[in-house]
Amino acid sequence: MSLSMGACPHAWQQHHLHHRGRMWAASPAFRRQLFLLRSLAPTCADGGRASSSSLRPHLMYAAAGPVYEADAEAVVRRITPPLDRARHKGQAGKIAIIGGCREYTGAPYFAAISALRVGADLSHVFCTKDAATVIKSYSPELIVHPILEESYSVRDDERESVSSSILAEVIKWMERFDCIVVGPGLGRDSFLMDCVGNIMRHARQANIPTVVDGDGLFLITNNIGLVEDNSLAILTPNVYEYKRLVQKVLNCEVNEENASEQLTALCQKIGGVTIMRKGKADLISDGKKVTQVSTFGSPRRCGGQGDILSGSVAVFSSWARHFLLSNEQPKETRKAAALAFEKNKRSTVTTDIIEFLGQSLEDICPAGR
Ligand SMILES: NC(=O)C1=CN([C@@H]2O[C@H](COP(=O)(O)OP(=O)(O)OC[C@H]3O[C@@H](n4cnc5c(N)ncnc54)[C@H](OP(=O)(O)O)[C@@H]3O)[C@@H](O)[C@H]2O)[C@@H](O)CC1
Ligand SMILES: Nc1ncnc2c1ncn2[C@@H]1O[C@H](COP(=O)(O)OP(=O)(O)OP(=O)(O)O)[C@@H](O)[C@H]1O
Ligand SMILES: [Mg+2]
Repeated sequence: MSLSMGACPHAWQQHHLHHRGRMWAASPAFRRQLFLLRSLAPTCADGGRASSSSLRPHLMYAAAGPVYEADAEAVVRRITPPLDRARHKGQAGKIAIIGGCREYTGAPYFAAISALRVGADLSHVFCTKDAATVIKSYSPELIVHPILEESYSVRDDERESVSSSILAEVIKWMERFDCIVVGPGLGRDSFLMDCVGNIMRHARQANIPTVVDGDGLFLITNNIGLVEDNSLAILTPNVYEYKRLVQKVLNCEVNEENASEQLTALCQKIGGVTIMRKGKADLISDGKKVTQVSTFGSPRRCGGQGDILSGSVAVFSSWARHFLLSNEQPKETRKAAALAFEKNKRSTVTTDIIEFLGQSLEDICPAGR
């Protein structure tokens, strides 16, 4: 997602790694927020005008240039909208998750509730009818639309009309969303994939930023045109999803020796998109530069943490976009997985991490400010 900015955040230039900063840098919430650097850092790094004191080179790669670690906390603090009495519901973000099927109800829930816990005002889920009641029962906070269908529930002669009515239903809502997340718990049913492909095409026409995760990545890997040249698309692949993307798009295997160059090449080949490659170190690129987060958060790798990330990325990207458009003076967020692990150790699960999102946010940007 290419966002440009008139001036670099002043706080970046003032940054020094003090104790609080080090604690924050060790958290996975920090990793999530590093995505923002992709949004804000390119302009800062432009011509090296203001980036030198805020971004420190971590690794050097010949073809792709330096990979930077940066002060995500300052960026997040800057873009966070104020808790201002003059603001009304919806102004801090309206997010939609397209996902949730018979097998997976946890993933869309994690993504949607994380968006709310990070600070969005409204969080919707568009899922299959089977998944809807289950997701609603997890939380009354979510707005759940039971509109998607899988092949088993649609007769062959109904497919076209069902597909059209699904799209029509989503279109009614689409323009209201600041960002959509396609894929958490979506499943891979062929009819469902076709319908979601149509939804993605519509989102693109409507200029709605789109985070693609989980089975959404399976969909686009087999239909790369869905995100090709879309600068409002953010892909968040895990190790397997990245492997499949590289194989399909670059026609080769993942090369850890040249990870930065390969990521850059992948972004360039797809065109315009931002990719956040999750892993031991997260690598984020827009095809021009690469940012890295190598600090360690929680050692637990329980399923669902990527869903927290995709929901959070949706909120931060909409805040970043709004900030850049309105040039407001915002603030913001912090660690959750590290806190959850501190408390729950090996029994830490995704719900424990979500529980700590609020405290993490309060640490970086107190509500009373
Ligand atoms: N609580 C919930 O509802 C949750 C639901 N979720 C949802 O599940 C859906 C699928 O997402 P996903 O991440 O599990 O799928 P995918 O990346 O395919 O890996 C699955 C496994 O397959 C294997 N494997 C796959 N590819 C491989 C390869 N190339 N080479 C080798 N192995 C490979 C590998 O298994 P292993 O080999 O480690 O045994 C890997 O662990 C998606 O919608 C997501 O959102 C999650 O968010 C979690 C919480
Ligand atoms: N080896 C690792 N060390 C530290 N953090 C990691 C590691 N691998 C992934 N992470 C972090 O954990 C979070 C989830 O990444 P992961 O690769 O588990 O996603 P995922 O497989 O899509 O998760 P999900 O189960 O939700 O689908 C990300 O914030 C990522 O930065
Ligand atoms: Mg995932």
